[in-house]
Amino acid sequence: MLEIRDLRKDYGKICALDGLNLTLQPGEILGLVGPNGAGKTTLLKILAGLLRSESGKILIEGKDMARTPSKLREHIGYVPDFFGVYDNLRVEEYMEFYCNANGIYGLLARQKGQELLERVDLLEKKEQPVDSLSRGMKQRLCVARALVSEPAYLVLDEPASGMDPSIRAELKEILQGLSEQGTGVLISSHMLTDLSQYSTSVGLIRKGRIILQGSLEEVILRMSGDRPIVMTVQGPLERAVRLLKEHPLVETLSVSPPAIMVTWKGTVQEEPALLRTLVEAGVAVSSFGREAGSLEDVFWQMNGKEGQKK
Ligand SMILES: Nc1ncnc2c1ncn2[C@@H]1O[C@H](COP(=O)(O)OP(=O)(O)OP(=O)(O)O)[C@@H](O)[C@H]1O
Repeated sequence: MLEIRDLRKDYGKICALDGLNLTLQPGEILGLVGPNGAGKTTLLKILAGLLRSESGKILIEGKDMARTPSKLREHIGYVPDFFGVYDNLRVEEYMEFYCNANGIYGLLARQKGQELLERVDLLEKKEQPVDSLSRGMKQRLCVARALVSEPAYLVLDEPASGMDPSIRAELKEILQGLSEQGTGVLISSHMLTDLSQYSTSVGLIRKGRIILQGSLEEVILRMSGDRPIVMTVQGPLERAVRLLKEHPLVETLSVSPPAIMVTWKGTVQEEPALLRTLVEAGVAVSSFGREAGSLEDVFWQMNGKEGQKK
């Protein structure tokens, strides 16, 4: 397990990470979601051994590696948001270069490079100059490069931004394949619909702290606490509307037959009592529940008044 405890990073007077805590299990795909400036890139760069934190622990299988970036790099592969320019290298040379940088040379480097290219479906491009690859292919090459050290964990910074849907679907497949092989994946992305499709869990980051981490369903449920309750009622709505208006925990009410929507002052645990009140009064309720939320809703909810839904 990768466990981050109380991680802090300052850039001069700017506090980028403010005691951040996070865990990543083998095989988990954890989507990191937060507004601009929340600290995502800073966190990922620290995990990649490219930046040093002020304080805090990065435990990998129980051993703290926060102060040894070279150790972090052995265990954590990094796919940055920016792909450099490599004018003169062919794809297989590029992989060999990274193998060499990881202490793998000669025939072994060639074999390793080809094996990884195959894994990201790029073997047939091995003779091509890196710069002739499409953006999606470059990204896959970047993933292959990050896997040279066979890291137990992979962190990716905004890998899908600017990519077309077919390339994003390829990324999803690659990440799911890695997850099946036990690699823990931490991915920062603003592509929330994509993230919802392949993340096994979500971490919400705001002002340098993880404010909530859990399964997608848990996070949506927790953040959707004040989403309206929507119910549909068979037959005349008058009695239901009257009962709801009289209920002390119902805040507002709107009607769009056969649906009634209420905002609720009570807790989630108190909701069944509302349903019981209606049913016991003879109202034929055919559905009752919170309006379904999405990761995008969670994002706007998290940003509160700082963000305005368009
Ligand atoms: N090199 C730097 N020097 C000074 N401040 C920095 C530096 N890099 C980041 N910051 C600041 O640290 C905070 C966190 O930035 P970071 O880039 O980690 O956020 P982010 O969540 O990745 O944002 P985005 O979604 O826009 O990429 C921000 O306030 C940012 O302005």
